[in-house]
Amino acid sequence: MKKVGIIGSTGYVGVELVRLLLNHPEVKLEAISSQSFKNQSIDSVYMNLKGITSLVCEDEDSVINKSDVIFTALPHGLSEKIALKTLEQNKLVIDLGADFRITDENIYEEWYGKKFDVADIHDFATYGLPEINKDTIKTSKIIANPGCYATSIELGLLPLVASNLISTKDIICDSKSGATGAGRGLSLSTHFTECNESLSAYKIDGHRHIGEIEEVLTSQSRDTVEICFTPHLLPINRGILSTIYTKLNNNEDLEIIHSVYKIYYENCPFVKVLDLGESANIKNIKYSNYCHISIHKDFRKDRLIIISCLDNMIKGAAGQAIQNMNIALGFEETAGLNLIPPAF
Ligand SMILES: NC(=O)C1=CN([C@@H]2O[C@H](COP(=O)(O)OP(=O)(O)OC[C@H]3O[C@@H](n4cnc5c(N)ncnc54)[C@H](OP(=O)(O)O)[C@@H]3O)[C@@H](O)[C@H]2O)C=CC1
Ligand SMILES: CC(=O)N[C@@H](CCC(=O)OP(=O)(O)O)C(=O)O
Repeated sequence: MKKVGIIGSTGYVGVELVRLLLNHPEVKLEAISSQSFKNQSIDSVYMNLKGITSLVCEDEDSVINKSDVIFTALPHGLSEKIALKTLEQNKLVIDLGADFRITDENIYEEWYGKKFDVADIHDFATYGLPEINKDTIKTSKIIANPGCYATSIELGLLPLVASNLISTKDIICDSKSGATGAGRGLSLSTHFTECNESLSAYKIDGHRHIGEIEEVLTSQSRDTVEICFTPHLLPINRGILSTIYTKLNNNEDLEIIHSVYKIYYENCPFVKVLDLGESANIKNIKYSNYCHISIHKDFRKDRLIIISCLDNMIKGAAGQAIQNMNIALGFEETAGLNLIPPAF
């Protein structure tokens, strides 16, 4: 049985990885790390784990040494140094942060304000969106797990850009995320009284996921893709709903577009294209690794409207990371991820 470890296990993504990996049939969760809670057991930090695991938080090097596969769930900018060590030991690292997602250093600098810290290891990294990169995920030693908003928007648009059906510079992405998207750290914007009973837009003049989304979609398209993206904070714990407005080049019928989506995703176990007339919503994907996509048309115009929904903690983070691990290690793609969303 492969041994896996988590660096940054006490954050929201880290503890979701703990929960899912403890249930995985093919791997053993061997070691976890934390700086703030070093030498403390994870069930004293997260009481939902009482009686289930009492793994103790160690330092990062112990996790690397004890594990075959290392998940990093850290704030931005801390994973390159870890990947340097895992590469030296010929081990697989799956990074949940954004350190390796963008491959073009100029685009990275535009959105993160700096060059890569350890540039020469970026050639070993693969963007871990299984729906487009399954073959390279199988052979890579560094897997860059996509961003949560990025996953919902990319899955919503991929069939269209790959088939040259839309105007690639006229795309509006309006996304709403639950508060776990902001992580466990305290902040005024996710303070209960600030976000409860409200809905607010943020980073309206440019969110860092734009660079990631445009680079990935452009790589799958004949033309350069440019998006306008506005994220919003929803007063719920988990889930992302992206409403995407696009313009069809030739005003094709909705049935044709729908069949393009069905064919594109026919071998993708976690992407569900809803029937025409149905509308994707957060309730139906929560606690699962599914992404639901529904396709609509403004009946008076040639606007195509796509709704893409996923759980930011699962398909947007921990679940997708495990899906990537499954592919890289040759397990069933769905192993440990057969999570049926509750009906309510
Ligand atoms: N939340 C989400 O929906 C998603 C998040 N992500 C990405 O996943 C990563 C983790 O996010 P999330 O779990 O939300 O964040 P949290 O703030 O909840 O957790 C951050 C984790 O990093 C650790 N940490 C913080 N500072 C340091 C440091 N200087 N050195 C070592 N460890 C540190 C913390 O551990 P401790 O204090 O115990 O040391 C904690 O375990 C981020 O890169 C984020 O962008 C990706 C997709 C979705
Ligand atoms: C609500 C909220 O704050 N969401 C986060 C989502 C991004 C995130 O958490 O990280 P990834 O880039 O790794 O997906 C944000 O907008 O920064």
